[in-house]
Amino acid sequence: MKKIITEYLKPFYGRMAIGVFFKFTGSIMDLIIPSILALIIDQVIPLNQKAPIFYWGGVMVICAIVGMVFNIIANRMAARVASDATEIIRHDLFARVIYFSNHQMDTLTKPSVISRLTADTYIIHQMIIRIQRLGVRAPIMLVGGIIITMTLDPGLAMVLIGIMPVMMLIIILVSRKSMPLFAGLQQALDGFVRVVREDINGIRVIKALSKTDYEKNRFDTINTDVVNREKKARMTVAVISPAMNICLNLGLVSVVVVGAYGVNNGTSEVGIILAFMTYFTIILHAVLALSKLFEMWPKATASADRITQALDSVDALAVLEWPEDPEADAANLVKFDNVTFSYNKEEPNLTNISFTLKKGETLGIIGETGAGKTTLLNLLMRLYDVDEGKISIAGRDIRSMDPRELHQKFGVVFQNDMIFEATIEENIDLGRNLSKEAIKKAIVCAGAKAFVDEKADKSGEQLTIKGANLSGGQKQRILIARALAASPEILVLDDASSALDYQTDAVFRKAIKENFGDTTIIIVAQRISSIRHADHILVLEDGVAIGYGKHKHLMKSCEIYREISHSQMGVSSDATITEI
Ligand SMILES: Nc1ncnc2c1ncn2[C@@H]1O[C@H](COP(=O)(O)OP(=O)(O)OP(=O)(O)O)[C@@H](O)[C@H]1O
Repeated sequence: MKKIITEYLKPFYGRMAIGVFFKFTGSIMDLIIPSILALIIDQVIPLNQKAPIFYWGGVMVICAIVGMVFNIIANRMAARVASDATEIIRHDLFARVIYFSNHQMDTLTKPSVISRLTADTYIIHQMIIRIQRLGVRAPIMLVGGIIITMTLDPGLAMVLIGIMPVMMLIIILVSRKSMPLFAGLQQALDGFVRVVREDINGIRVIKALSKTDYEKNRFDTINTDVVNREKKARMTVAVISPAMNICLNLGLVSVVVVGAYGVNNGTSEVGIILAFMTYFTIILHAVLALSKLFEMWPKATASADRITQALDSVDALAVLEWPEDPEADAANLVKFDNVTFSYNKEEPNLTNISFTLKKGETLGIIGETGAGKTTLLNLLMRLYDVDEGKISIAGRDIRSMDPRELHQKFGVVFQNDMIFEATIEENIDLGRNLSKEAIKKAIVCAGAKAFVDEKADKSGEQLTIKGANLSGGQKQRILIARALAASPEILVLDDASSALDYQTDAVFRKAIKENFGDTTIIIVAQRISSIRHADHILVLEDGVAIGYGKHKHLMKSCEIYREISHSQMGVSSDATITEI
């Protein structure tokens, strides 16, 4: 919470101070009205003169109007400050999250990041409003009320003072108990978001595999957990309100009894008792309001901590100093030098991988599922750091490059990449302000022109979220066009052609060779036909390179490669095979 208050609210301290002034003045007005009423009853009415009654009545009305206007102004200012501050928090959080390394995202998890950006920032927004409204008004009404009641009738004020510690104790005990309950609830909500996200994303496969009942049970379990935690937390804080009401009513009864004795003995007056009862209600409402703040505080603290944790999350992938190396191997655009990597730092997922690619060359990577193909690409784009060895681009260790500079070199199509709810053109451009010509060229090379031209608005056609109004192959072509559009130095295609038929795949590769001759290409493919003409082919098995070379060489030297080739293209598959 400290960061939110000292960093994010700091620019609003001035506006908040003005708001506090209005709230303070408005509250003081509300506070003096019962005293004026007591004065009118006990001292003005007995005079039997109209003028003083109208005078003091007028003062009461003015106080009420000023109080109302000032409170409205203060509330509106509080709402604006809360919205503006939350906007900045959300902006900073999103700006941080969008540059998270994969390691950071793995640590915080995606559902948790989503709820930090949505639910947690909303809770902070509510808290900022309440602090400025109740947080100012309640203490003024409480302290001001106590002072006035002490001056009105010190004896009666003792009733009030006797009840206060009981109320404070209730609030402290309940808050202590509820704080960890709300933190646990927030965590359960993260799990809930994860399950909902998985179910909605995977709704097709869930139906296809008749897993609906299983998923329903899984959802019910997490839903019940959230409900139970919510119930427990709410039941705990639910004690506060009725307990406060009991205190209020017992206090009022005591005031009436003690006050009645006072009036009978002539030590007190009816107007004072009336005013006292109003102050009593005001004070106890102030305590109730403060208790609501205390009730919200643990939730807001938990949310603020979660937001701060994401904001302060350190990127383990620091940019290293780059000592200029005159012997740097600039001729080799991409170089893997004995690279070893493990996600869990126990079992290696890639072991001693080495290869070099010159500008314009193509590398094909093939291997069974889980062999480490995507991992190799993740390392190349420094989504994770190597454990041993080095990856360099144009002779420079990628760990010494600014992440933006590094990523600008790439055009990438990953498996299941995202299509956004935007036009085809915007999906390809992706905010990079590319020229219309570059986008058109990319559409043609990706083999997307025919279906884009069929759309009513051509490349201005609006796509639905995740490209739901496109076929699998059409989506793939849009993603390929996106990767090509900025004419990248290195084009990475992770199983990008799997949704294309053989013929389109071949046409696509030919178009890339013709139009992006200088681009170095890395293709991860399941199909031999997609990579057999590559300058180099890397065969991976369990993270180890079991074959490296051209198609012809591998057909002779690598048994696994030969087997894959035969299983896909028949035993006659060799260097002379006619391309499909
Ligand atoms: N974020 C991750 N955390 C932990 N382990 C991971 C992570 N990503 C991948 N792995 C593991 O690393 C290994 C290699 O995965 P990778 O995705 O590189 O395989 P792949 O060859 O691309 O497979 P596929 O062809 O199925 O996409 C697998 O055993 C996988 O379980």
